[in-house]
Amino acid sequence: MLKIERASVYFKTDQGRIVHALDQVSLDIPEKGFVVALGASGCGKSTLLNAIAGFLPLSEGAITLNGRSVSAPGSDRGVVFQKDTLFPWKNVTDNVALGLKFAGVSKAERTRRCEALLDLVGLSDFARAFPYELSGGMRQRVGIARALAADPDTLLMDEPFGALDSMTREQMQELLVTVWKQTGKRVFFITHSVEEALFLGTQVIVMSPRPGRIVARYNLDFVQRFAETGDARAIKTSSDFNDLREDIRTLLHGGQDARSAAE
Ligand SMILES: Nc1ncnc2c1ncn2[C@@H]1O[C@H](COP(=O)(O)OP(=O)(O)OP(=O)(O)O)[C@@H](O)[C@H]1O
Repeated sequence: MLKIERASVYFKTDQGRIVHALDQVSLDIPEKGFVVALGASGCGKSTLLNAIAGFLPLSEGAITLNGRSVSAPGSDRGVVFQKDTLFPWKNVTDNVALGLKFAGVSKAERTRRCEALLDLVGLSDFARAFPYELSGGMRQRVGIARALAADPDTLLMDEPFGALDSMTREQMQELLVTVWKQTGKRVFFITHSVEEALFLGTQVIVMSPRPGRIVARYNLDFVQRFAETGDARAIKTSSDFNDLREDIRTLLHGGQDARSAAE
């Protein structure tokens, strides 16, 4: 279990002002769970993800992964950002394998794992290509493969498809469901798209404007339905999907009244 217990974060700005970014957030993400966070810009989503990644300390509260306290980055958590962070001078295989090389994994094992991961993300034919030769979607596929290279327990994804065109974005969502199903990873995913959240999440959390707290939680089975049927269009045009999308849009745009009603 990934357990976040009453997590709060206060930042001190360069001018000495205190910014209360995250307020008493509690969340359990079970094994194979796929939790998606939605909320207005600045509500603390990335702060929460960065705390889970071990990039920044909590001011209050605790995060544990399978009983161990999270206080620094570790190979049990793989991270994918909106902007790809690939090394332009390294080819796809070397980008995916870099962390493994630092970890002392043998060349033969690195090659074996890279081949399997590139197959998983549909990039087997691009193993020797350089990042400049790839589209935005392909670069994010490399990012996903790289995040999976050390076989982490949990994938942390901060708006990974936010910069992609809508058709590529839908393809990437479907690819991610396949990756998630095949690897059984736990996922924490941030997006601004209500549709993306509903399609991917086994649980969607909605956060309030700063200080960020969770104001609504929805347990969903759209992603399971997609995994079983492969028919994304049928799911995204279904009445229960559309009704929920409108409810959440109202919650996000409806101000304090709607948020209170959801609690
Ligand atoms: N290092 C920092 N120092 C001071 N304030 C910070 C720092 N990092 C984040 N903040 C502030 O904390 C709040 C939450 O930021 P965060 O990036 O977590 O929001 P977000 O929900 O991910 O936003 P977006 O959707 O725009 O990416 C914001 O008001 C931001 O300005």
